[in-house]
Amino acid sequence: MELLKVENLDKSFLSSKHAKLVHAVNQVSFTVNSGEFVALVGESGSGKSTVAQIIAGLTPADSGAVFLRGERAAYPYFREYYKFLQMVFQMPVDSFDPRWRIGKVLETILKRFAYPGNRRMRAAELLSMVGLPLAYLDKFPAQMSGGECQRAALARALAVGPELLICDEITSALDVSVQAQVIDLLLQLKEKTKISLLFISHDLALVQGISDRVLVMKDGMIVESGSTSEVLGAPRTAYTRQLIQSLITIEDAEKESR
Ligand SMILES: Nc1ncnc2c1ncn2[C@@H]1O[C@H](COP(=O)(O)OP(=O)(O)OP(=O)(O)O)[C@@H](O)[C@H]1O
Repeated sequence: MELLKVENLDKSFLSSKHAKLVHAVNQVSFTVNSGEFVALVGESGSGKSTVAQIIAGLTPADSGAVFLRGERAAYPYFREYYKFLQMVFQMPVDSFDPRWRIGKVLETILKRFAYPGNRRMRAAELLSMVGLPLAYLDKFPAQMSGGECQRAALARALAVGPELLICDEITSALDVSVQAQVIDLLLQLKEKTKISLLFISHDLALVQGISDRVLVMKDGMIVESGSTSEVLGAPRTAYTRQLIQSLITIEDAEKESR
């Protein structure tokens, strides 16, 4: 089933630095099916985050359309849409109010979205789903590591019971070993739930391990798409080959430094 469809999205910004119009998103169209993990990759500035923000209803497109479960979602979004989709961002600590304990954050979301059961118990279950001990209900964001905060951010997103999760560079602020743990967690979610994922990253190594399908973005456009093995195994464009090559170069450098 088609959970998300975006059609001919366009978005430009007036760049104050260069006093010119930047065409950040240019005729972007794609779909995400139920249970599918789709990666959106591309170098910095290629337009990935802008696409994510449009889909999440955080910014309007200049033109084009977003369909959630077949229904056209107009900006600004109704709260109902956030029952369907949730987004997790790059900087985990910044996404929390520093004055709120994690338990309060989770219970407040559960209340806002009318969770019918015991909210404290559900908050504890959510922490366990993301591999955090119960005691973290009483922690403030500043008392947690970046990786723990990102797990808590995932718990907060999952509290709503979304069908689609959009993760925008959620591992790029984390150490490599912690990155692997977060990816593992997403893979466990894939196994245990029917959640769909739009995973935005510039890191092809991570994408390789997690996604069913890859969309490659360059200068605001999707220049290549296909199954992960097709796109990464037999890239059709020079740009994708270049992204893969830079990954291989980084891996080689890491091997040498070990
Ligand atoms: N609010 C804004 N005002 C002006 N220009 C913007 C704005 N947001 C994005 N841009 C520009 O739009 C283009 C696409 O940016 P975007 O953040 O979507 O790319 P990205 O692929 O997500 O890059 P990164 O991985 O570095 O976040 C860039 O040229 C960026 O400078």
